[in-house]
Amino acid sequence: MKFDVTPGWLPFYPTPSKPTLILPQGAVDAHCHVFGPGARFPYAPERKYTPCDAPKEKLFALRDLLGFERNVIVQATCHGADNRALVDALQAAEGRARGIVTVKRDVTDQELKRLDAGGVRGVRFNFVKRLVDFTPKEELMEIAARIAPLGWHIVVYFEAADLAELWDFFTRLPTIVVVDHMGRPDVSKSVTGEEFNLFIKLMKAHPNIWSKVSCPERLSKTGPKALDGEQHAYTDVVPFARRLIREFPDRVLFGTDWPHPNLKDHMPDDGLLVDYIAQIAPTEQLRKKLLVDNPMRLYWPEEKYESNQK
Ligand SMILES: O=C(O)/C=C(\CC(=O)C(=O)O)C(=O)O
Repeated sequence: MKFDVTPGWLPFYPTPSKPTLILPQGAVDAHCHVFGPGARFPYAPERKYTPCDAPKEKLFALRDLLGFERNVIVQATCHGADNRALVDALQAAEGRARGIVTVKRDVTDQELKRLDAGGVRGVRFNFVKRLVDFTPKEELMEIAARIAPLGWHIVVYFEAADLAELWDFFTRLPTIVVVDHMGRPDVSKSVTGEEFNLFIKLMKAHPNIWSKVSCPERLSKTGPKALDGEQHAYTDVVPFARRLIREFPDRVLFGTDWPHPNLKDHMPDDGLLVDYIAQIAPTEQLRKKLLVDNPMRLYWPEEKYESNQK
């Protein structure tokens, strides 16, 4: 079967640059995707967009170029609850990748065990209205109760404007909860304004809630270069990520979000995205927590990773 890429979306950056920033040894890219290839792993009939094929070989080549050692591959809505492309990538990664899947309430215990054995460590609940149809919260709560005994966690994706409505649901979840892309703040608002303060309040009140400080390219209004023409990327997003890293250094993760589906205005050079990390985590110690200690604790706890910089 042949799928046409959704018109208007840009393909991923073909020739990413080698970052200037040298990542700490053992760095984890904690948010990325594999898509297809569609001929082998068809996209979901209910999808809201058709991405470019972004196969595992390309992801692993990018990992090596950028200086990461491991990946966390996150199921995106275009593959629905069919996790085959993701599981195939985990297998090929030979222990250097973990996965976050999407499951429905009718998933069997046997399937959950199989996914766990394959390297899956969590489920994703997506509340972004342009990406998914509504799933009743009771169903999601049932899934949460089923995956908690496996030691898995829950990744949530939502828009900042919806946080107040989702608050009760999030705070009742029985596992660690990892928020995608800082809860998608509107970065034209103040970093100490009402909207972002609500997200900070959520994290302060609930030590089981973590945040990815990912996706400046999605959140930025100024784009990859600062308005003053300096070579700093996504400067309008920096204060938001810095605040989270400063206030919760042990509960933050970074991911490239490769291959950046659904972007129309510009496609980031992944090398520049890695250089962006130096702006949001300006010391080696913060970068080690963000890129190594925190993801290792969450995704490879059996390695009993201990920071020697604590
Ligand atoms: O890649 C991301 O994290 C963000 C996406 C796509 C996505 O998450 C999905 O389809 O599930 C987006 O904002 O369009």
